[in-house]
Amino acid sequence: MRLASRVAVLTGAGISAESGVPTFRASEGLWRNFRAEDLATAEAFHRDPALVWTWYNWRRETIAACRPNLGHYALAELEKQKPGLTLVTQNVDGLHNRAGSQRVLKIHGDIWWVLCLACNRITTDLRVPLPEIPPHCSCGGLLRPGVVWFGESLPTATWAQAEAAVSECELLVVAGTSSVVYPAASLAPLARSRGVRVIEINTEETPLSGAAAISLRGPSGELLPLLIE
Ligand SMILES: CC(C)NC(=O)[C@H](Cc1c[nH]c2ccccc12)NC(=O)[C@H](CCCC/N=C(/NCCC(=O)O)S[C@H]1O[C@H](COP(=O)(O)OP(=O)(O)OC[C@H]2O[C@@H](n3cnc4c(N)ncnc43)[C@H](O)[C@@H]2O)[C@@H](O)[C@H]1O)NC(=O)OCc1ccccc1
Ligand SMILES: [Zn+2]
Repeated sequence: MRLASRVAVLTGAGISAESGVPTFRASEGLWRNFRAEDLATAEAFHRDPALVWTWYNWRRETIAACRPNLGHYALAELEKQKPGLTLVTQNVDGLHNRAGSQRVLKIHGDIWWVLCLACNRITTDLRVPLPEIPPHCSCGGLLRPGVVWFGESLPTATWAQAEAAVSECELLVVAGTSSVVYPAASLAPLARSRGVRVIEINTEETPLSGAAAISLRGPSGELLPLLIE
């Protein structure tokens, strides 16, 4: 399928579902019956950093045992074919990078990054399992996961690049997201307001489906490879 040259892609948890990474909304997305919105907040962390870290450690162990799927690899290949392609992801699992994608805008951060609350250093920590819960920095400070929690603003520069990419492209592909978490869910409407064609790929209907030029119903691991020339 001949695609536009300036393409942007927005992904969510659904693109990693076929790799075995639990999504947020699906039933198995729950951990010990906590909703993500209950644990992925600064309040929850200050209340009980060990509980929140136990959850992130569980997710890191789960993700470490997973491999990118054909959907991730298709987007890495598309990046090679389309130098102008920008990949914006809500996922913190790092699977796009593991599939070979170079230009990934991680608007919600990365579960393999840790931030020290004392010296403010951000480092990559791939230890699975974490030897200490909660983990501490070499300066002795308490570490927090390098992700954007609910109620926190997204990284300014990364978000500005994401808004620019979806505004200036000819085609936006939105794959595996329920389009309910903001401000990420404002990207497709922004693109449409600039006359950009939006293709949605999802196994289910979402609030975006009616507004997309095409809404393809099926698993992204099967449909994204069809985008490759
Ligand atoms: C729940 C929601 C209503 N709440 C929000 O949106 C909130 C509040 C809010 C702000 N503005 C609003 C406007 C309206 C309403 C609410 C708000 N937003 C925030 O708090 C944001 C921060 C949001 C980011 C939170 N962090 C995440 N993740 C990192 C952490 C972590 O991961 O631990 S969000 C997290 O949840 C979201 C989950 O959504 P999806 O990825 O779409 O996954 P989901 O499971 O929902 O859906 C999966 C989809 O895939 C499909 N699927 C499944 N399998 C497949 C398959 N095989 N193939 C294809 N599709 C598939 C399914 O059908 C489904 O549609 C992702 O974004 C993910 O990153 N911050 C902020 O607003 O700060 C304020 C502010 C502003 C300025 C200055 C200071 C402060
Ligand atoms: Zn430190």
